[in-house]
Amino acid sequence: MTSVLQFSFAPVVRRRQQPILASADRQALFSRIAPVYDNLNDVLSLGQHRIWKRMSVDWSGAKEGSNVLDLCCGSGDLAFLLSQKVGVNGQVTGLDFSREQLQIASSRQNIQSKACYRNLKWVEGDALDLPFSDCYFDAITMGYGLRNVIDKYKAMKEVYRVLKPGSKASILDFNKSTDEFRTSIQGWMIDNIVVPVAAGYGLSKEYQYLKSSIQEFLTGEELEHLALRAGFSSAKHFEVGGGLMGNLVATR
Ligand SMILES: C/C(=C\Cc1cc(O)c2ccccc2c1O)CCC[C@H](C)CCC[C@H](C)CCCC(C)C
Ligand SMILES: C[S@@+](CC[C@H](N)C(=O)[O-])C[C@H]1O[C@@H](n2cnc3c(N)ncnc32)[C@H](O)[C@@H]1O
Repeated sequence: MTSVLQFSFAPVVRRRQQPILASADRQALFSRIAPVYDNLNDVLSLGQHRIWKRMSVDWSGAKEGSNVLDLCCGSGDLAFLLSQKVGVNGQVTGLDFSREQLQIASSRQNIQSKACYRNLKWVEGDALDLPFSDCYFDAITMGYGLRNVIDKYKAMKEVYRVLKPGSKASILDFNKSTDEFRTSIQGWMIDNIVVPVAAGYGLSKEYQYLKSSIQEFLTGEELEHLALRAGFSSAKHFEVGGGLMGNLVATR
């Protein structure tokens, strides 16, 4: 008698992890911290973040005359670096969904009278639904943005879509280290320096989010896989700042 083996493959239901903070709450958070964001970055990183941002812009491959995007531009740090890199014949678009952050960026543009800054424009929009055509940009930077969007794959797909073939995306963020010692150092600094200093501005909860957002983030290797899954032909994650930060360079 033949026995018929019956298999029923119950669908593997992956419980989607709920983001630690809804998108609207992240938008509100960055709007609240906008007035002190730049100063706290300088104080809390002892100015080092400017070195990491300069490296990220260099890794983007942006050059004289390029048409480039600074995604999740905030107060515009990377956009201003890109503006100097691409010059008066280039074009820099800074996109963010926080109007308050963009207002800071725009006021900084008006205060600093660099000729190249005429190549800058600011767009209020969502990184998960970019208002640009396919294959539009020669380079894209995303400084401390990917960790803050609620759908990292969707963001990477959008970056891929609007990037020209052969061009690069350079994505700077905190490094979610696999090294327990580094993770503990990073966490200790946030708990014992960053949050207490931010508490002085009534922003302790906003900067506590920093730690949980890093815990929710992806490791360097996972970021490389995410980029390849989104369609990029190559992706490499470089640790900077003693492993506290990391920069993903993905080529379309
Ligand atoms: C520019 C930096 C962080 C930007 C940033 C990103 C976020 O996702 C936030 C979320 C909520 C609030 C604020 C931010 C935010 O500012 C990196 C430097 C600034 C950091 C706030 C300081 C981090 C300190 C490091 C753990 C250790 C720095 C070591 C340095 C060599 C002294
Ligand atoms: C930590 S700030 C980074 C700002 C700037 N790139 C820098 O390096 O200082 C993160 C920025 O991402 C923006 N952001 C987060 N999610 C976004 C989304 N879905 N669309 C557009 N901007 C977003 C926030 O408003 C905030 O200005």
